[in-house]
Amino acid sequence: MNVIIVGASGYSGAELAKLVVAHPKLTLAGLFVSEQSLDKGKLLSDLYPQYVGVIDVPLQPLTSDAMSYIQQQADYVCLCTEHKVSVDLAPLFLDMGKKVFDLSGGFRLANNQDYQTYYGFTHENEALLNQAAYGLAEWNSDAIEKAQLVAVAGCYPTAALNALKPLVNAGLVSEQKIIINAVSGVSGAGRKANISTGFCEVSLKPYGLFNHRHSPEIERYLGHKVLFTPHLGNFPRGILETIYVDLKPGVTEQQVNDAYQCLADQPLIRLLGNKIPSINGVVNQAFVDIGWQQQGQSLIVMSAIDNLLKGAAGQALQCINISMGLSAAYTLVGAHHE
Ligand SMILES: NC(=O)C1=CN([C@@H]2O[C@H](COP(=O)(O)OP(=O)(O)OC[C@H]3O[C@@H](n4cnc5c(N)ncnc54)[C@H](OP(=O)(O)O)[C@@H]3O)[C@@H](O)[C@H]2O)C=CC1
Ligand SMILES: CC(=O)N[C@@H](CCC(=O)OP(=O)(O)O)C(=O)O
Repeated sequence: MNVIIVGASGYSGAELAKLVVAHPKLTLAGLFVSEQSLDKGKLLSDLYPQYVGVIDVPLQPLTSDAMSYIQQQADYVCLCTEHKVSVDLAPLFLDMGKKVFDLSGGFRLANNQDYQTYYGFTHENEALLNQAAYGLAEWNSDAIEKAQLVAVAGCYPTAALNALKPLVNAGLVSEQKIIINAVSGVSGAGRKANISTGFCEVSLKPYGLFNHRHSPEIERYLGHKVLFTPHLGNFPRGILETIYVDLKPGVTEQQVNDAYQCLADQPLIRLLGNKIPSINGVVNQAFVDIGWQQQGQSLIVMSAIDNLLKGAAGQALQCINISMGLSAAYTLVGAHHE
């Protein structure tokens, strides 16, 4: 299958390019940036020296000629672009009959009202929201396989949903809101220059209180209310979430352990039991590490991912694998992606 990547100079796009190049059943058919990009014409390896000799592929401007090329050559189009850009571009590629994997949040929520509230823009392609499959690979593979448009799950939601869906689905959680405290490294904010996310400016601090766009995304796909607070940390990559769950009265440790067994056969999910996951355990890996400890009705669940792999490019590749009828973890399990 021929894959093209739009937004390829960004952190998630570059990571995805590397995964595609390493995949024996995929061909990297082109890397694209905006028409006015300062990086157009450069090689990906000019921007990321670790790719010299590996991905010496030019970043092409997304002109009308480029669109014709994509129409002729691509099977899969991956959008590693900002939300509104994805909302505008996805229908163009869908109309060409391409299968689209969108890494942005542009197609994850239910309706225009949610986009106005949480994303601050009017969704111009609301009809597509019903057609998009949510790309949470371990939980939605049937829909992902059939869909023309896959809305690859968000980074914080990926860590939260894999940690919480087993418990909520098993009916073990009380009506109380689940509290999610999450810390992300600065690559989560993307490559574009921004003073507040510049590495020397960042200090560990919370943001997006009560109104981060991942709150409705987590609630939608979990079916439970949450109080989600992200924090920006002064490290390059990785997400760690510490999650406080009020269990229903009488729920035992055995019941909690049993609930997690639904994920036991998933190659990219590592159930650590009462051990504590860490960022170091998942950086440059496509795993989700999940640990938990219980005291009475209180359960603390900890979930760690690499935001650029399981939280973005790795999960996009899982969705591509599913679309091709391959094992979702093909080329990802056990591989170190530095
Ligand atoms: N970083 C992360 O951890 C995660 C990111 N995501 C999502 O993935 C998407 C990309 O994120 P990230 O890689 O961090 O972003 P970056 O800011 O690092 O990269 C954005 C890319 O989009 C390109 N671009 C911008 N405007 C256009 C346009 N109009 N047409 C084509 N290309 C364009 C940029 O190049 P140029 O401006 O030079 O054209 C650049 O290549 C976002 O929606 C983000 O929310 C999802 C999960 C995790
Ligand atoms: C640290 C940081 O800024 N993180 C980003 C989330 C990462 C991301 O790009 O979000 P999606 O997964 O929804 O695409 C944020 O809070 O906006």
